[in-house]
Amino acid sequence: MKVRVVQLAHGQGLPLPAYQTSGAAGMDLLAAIDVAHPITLAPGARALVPTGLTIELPQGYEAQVRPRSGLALKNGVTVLNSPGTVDSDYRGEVGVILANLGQAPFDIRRGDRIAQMVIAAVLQATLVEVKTISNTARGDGGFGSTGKTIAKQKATLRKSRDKKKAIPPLAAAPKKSGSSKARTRNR
Ligand SMILES: O=c1ccn([C@H]2C[C@H](O)[C@@H](COP(=O)(O)OP(=O)(O)OP(=O)(O)O)O2)c(=O)[nH]1
Repeated sequence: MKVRVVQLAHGQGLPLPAYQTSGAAGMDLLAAIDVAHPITLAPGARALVPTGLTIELPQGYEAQVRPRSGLALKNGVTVLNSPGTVDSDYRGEVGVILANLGQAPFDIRRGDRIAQMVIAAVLQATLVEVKTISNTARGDGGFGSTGKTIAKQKATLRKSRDKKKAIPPLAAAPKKSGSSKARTRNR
């Protein structure tokens, strides 16, 4: 598909974002900042970095602004609101909210590849208000209900019981009968 793009004055001269390989999902976004004024992101700091681009997404699509794994791994630099959402009706400049979660200051210079943009299809749903929704095996179990944390707490509980010691409280676990099977399977 084609997406119309305007390179703004401060983006002129920078290459347009492009897929680096035939199978790439994202195209790198470049920092369209003044060559004479690099940005230094102190540890813990964040900044809205301009890309110099406005885009015209067709209705039914979004652009996601995502971190680059290399920057994240090497420097602790990420997209704070990841994935950033560019709506199809947005006509302003695409910006990247970069955050430095690393321990060293991070320099951003003009043309640096700071993030990547993934174009994706979206569905708009119509919410229909009802009184009840259907039951499932999971029920309201979530936020780690099937993971190690619960298993670990249960093991501690068993140990405490064996030793007849004080029993630590379990993390709040849903008690719905419909969801007990699912949790038993994951013990
Ligand atoms: O990483 C991002 C996130 C958002 N935007 C732009 C495009 C998007 O369409 C618009 C609004 O974004 P969002 O809906 O996330 O922001 P909001 O805080 O809800 O603001 P608004 O009230 O303007 O929707 O800002 C970006 O350029 N980059």
